[in-house]
Amino acid sequence: MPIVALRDVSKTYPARGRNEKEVRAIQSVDLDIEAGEIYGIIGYSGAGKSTLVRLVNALERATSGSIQVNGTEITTLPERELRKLRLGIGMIFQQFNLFNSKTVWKNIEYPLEVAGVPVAERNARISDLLHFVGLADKAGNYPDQLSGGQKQRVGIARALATSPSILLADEATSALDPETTLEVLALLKRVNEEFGTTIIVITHEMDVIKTIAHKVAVMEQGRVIETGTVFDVFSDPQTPASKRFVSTVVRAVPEADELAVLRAKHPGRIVTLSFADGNVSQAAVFLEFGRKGVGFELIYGGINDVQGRTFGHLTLALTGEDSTIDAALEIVRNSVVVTEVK
Ligand SMILES: Nc1ncnc2c1ncn2[C@@H]1O[C@H](COP(=O)(O)OP(=O)(O)OP(=O)(O)O)[C@@H](O)[C@H]1O
Repeated sequence: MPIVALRDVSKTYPARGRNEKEVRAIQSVDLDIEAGEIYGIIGYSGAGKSTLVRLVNALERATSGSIQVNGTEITTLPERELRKLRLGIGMIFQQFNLFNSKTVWKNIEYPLEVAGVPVAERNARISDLLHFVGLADKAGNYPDQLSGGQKQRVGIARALATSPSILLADEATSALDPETTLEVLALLKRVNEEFGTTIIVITHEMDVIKTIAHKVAVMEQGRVIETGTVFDVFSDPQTPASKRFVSTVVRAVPEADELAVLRAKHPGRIVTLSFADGNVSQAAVFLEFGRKGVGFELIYGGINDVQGRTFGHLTLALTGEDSTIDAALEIVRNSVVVTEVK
């Protein structure tokens, strides 16, 4: 059973003023997130990502549809029960949302205090968490004395204090530089692996999805337009929006304008070879061209590694007799997908 299941969920915000329209922030969304997954939700600004996570921890009420968290239907729960539910869901934010007037220790202690955890147990837990996030020496510091990456580590420790089964990360690395982003993502991966925490990662950056997510949902204008494993969506995106996101991290097939430039520069026939899942050796393909005496030049593309599995698209300019090229392509077609660009 999924740990989070949305069925036909919609959320409409009422019009803010007389001349404004209501906002249909989420429209008929179905989504299943399994326990133990790192699930990425990607979309441009305004796609509805934040609203979606706020529905999952019931900070917003759905306008219609069903939302089950840990097997409980939360759309009909009274506020008192929702408070209990939220203890089982941790959250981290882009701007960290730490208490600046409290030390690192006190920040992490806060949710434990609210949950009524006895002092001795609290102290042990905070100490463990500080070690886990690598900030044991910063317990007495204030947030202002920390770097962005360290602040987010405190945010993660605080979110984990009550041992939630779900961690929501809303643009948690968007304020960090690339190196610090990788460190924080590595920490989230450890949280997932060591505690089995289900992590829902909201982002507009495909790199974040590529680095840690197992599965991804692509959102556009309040709808989930594509879901799948990260490998499947990266290697074969189905919708224009997914293709645009994927193209930010994967050099794939040249667009029409790029093709015109390539054509002007390179004589010969232009073909794109698509490799999937590392089951084909590029060397074998090139050897075949060599054997047949077909000239080839690599003019676009690359091979990508997504979480240890490879795929890619290589665009080549081929020169030689048409019949020789056709014969070589016939053999190559047995192992890779060949698309001739007309
Ligand atoms: N409290 C609110 N009242 C009215 N409209 C809202 C409210 N919160 C969000 N919206 C609107 O709902 C839509 C979805 O917003 P949401 O913040 O969920 O998108 P997002 O994908 O998270 O974008 P961003 O990354 O910019 O936050 C937007 O059009 C936004 O203006």
